[in-house]
Amino acid sequence: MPSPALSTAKAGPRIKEIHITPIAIVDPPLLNAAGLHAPYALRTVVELVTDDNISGISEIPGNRAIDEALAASRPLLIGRDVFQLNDIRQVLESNFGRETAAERGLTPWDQRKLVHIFSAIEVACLDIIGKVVGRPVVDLLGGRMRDRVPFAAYLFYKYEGAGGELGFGTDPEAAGWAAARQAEALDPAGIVAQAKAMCHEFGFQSIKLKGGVFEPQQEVDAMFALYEAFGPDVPLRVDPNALWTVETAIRYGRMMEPILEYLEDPVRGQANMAEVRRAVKTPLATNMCTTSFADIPNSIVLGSEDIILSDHHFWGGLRASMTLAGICETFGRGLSMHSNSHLGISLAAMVHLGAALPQLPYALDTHYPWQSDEIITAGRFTFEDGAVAVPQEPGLGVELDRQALANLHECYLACGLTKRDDEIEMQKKQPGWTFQAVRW
Ligand SMILES: O=C([O-])C(=O)C[C@H](O)[C@@H](O)C(=O)[O-]
Ligand SMILES: [Mg+2]
Repeated sequence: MPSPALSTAKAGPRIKEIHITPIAIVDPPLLNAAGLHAPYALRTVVELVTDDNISGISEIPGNRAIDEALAASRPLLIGRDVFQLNDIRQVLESNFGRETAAERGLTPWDQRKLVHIFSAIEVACLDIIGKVVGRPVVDLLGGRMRDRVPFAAYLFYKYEGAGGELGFGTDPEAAGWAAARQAEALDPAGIVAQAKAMCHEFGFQSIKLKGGVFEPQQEVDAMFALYEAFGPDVPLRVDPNALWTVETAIRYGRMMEPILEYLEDPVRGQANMAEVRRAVKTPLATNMCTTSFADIPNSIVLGSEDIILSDHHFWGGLRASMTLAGICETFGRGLSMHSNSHLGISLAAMVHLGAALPQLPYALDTHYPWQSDEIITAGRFTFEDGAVAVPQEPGLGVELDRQALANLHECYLACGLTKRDDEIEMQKKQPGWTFQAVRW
């Protein structure tokens, strides 16, 4: 039941049903510091239905333990007014308790439960609120600062193939980006070819390489090859996901000073990041060392990064990300956005947030070009000159494709995965390979 309370002029719609649907989406064999992407990436689609039958949706990274915790919080949420997001947050927080950095884990992605749960519920509630008041989510975040949100080309070293071993895999007839998406890319030439195909298809004007796969010189060579191919007007970033030592990061960071827009998570931990930041002129960005509000005071004291890469799935929702934007502005930090393999519900939420942020100096990360599935009725989002137009319709502006949801849920049941584990996947290619928190 709702906490007794606080009188409101008019009670909003109340949550009547919560549907939690795990899905598996085709994901290519992308390499990263933690190993290799499995043939399917897991996502969970959440739908809230109100007592007056308004539906609101959201999408979060898939993980059975998080889904179970979300299901267990149903009794706390049923009956609550979707407008009372502060109350909902407090109820969830007192149920789960605050989560620590240790619970986040050492992987590039966040393993905490509450941040995901709050994100799932908040975004779906905002979708409903938007429909009730007839305004897009961006207007609930303070209003649009731009009509189009720019994204960056997100390159990966990868093995050949498109993923999806259950039958949706590689298409030998593919051309253009569809072909490049399934091509092997294990050296600088492969990375440049991938970048050209992706930028040609989507019009991206900034480029990020996911590093932490090969020894640093090889990845630095790839960055110089990209610089050579695209010239000085295309901002470049590389992200070794904290696998480098401070010494390595200073050495290679200095080498790349003339060509990088920013260097993302070269080392692990705020103190190490601060040391590198003092020695290298290029701005440092992070989605690994400052990952929660509890990390902010130390970030400011130490000076661990220039740019925080928020992610509404990991920071507890869109409004929390707006709060983070205010903190960043106060303390002179830039703010941009991190991503993971995702579909259009997450992309819509990212676009609304990106449109509402007061400053947007950097093109945002997205994995979207790597995916081929979709669960929204309008089909896949289009990019023009690397940017996505902000949906104008009330709420998120996307509707659930129920048939696609059912198919992708079937795929989840058939693929047997219950959480992301890139190390196990890598061991299938390289027996004995183990994840190391710091490698070079
Ligand atoms: O910027 C990042 O750290 C990421 O995008 C993390 C992701 O998990 C990425 O490494 C991936 O998809 O393999
Ligand atoms: Mg990163």
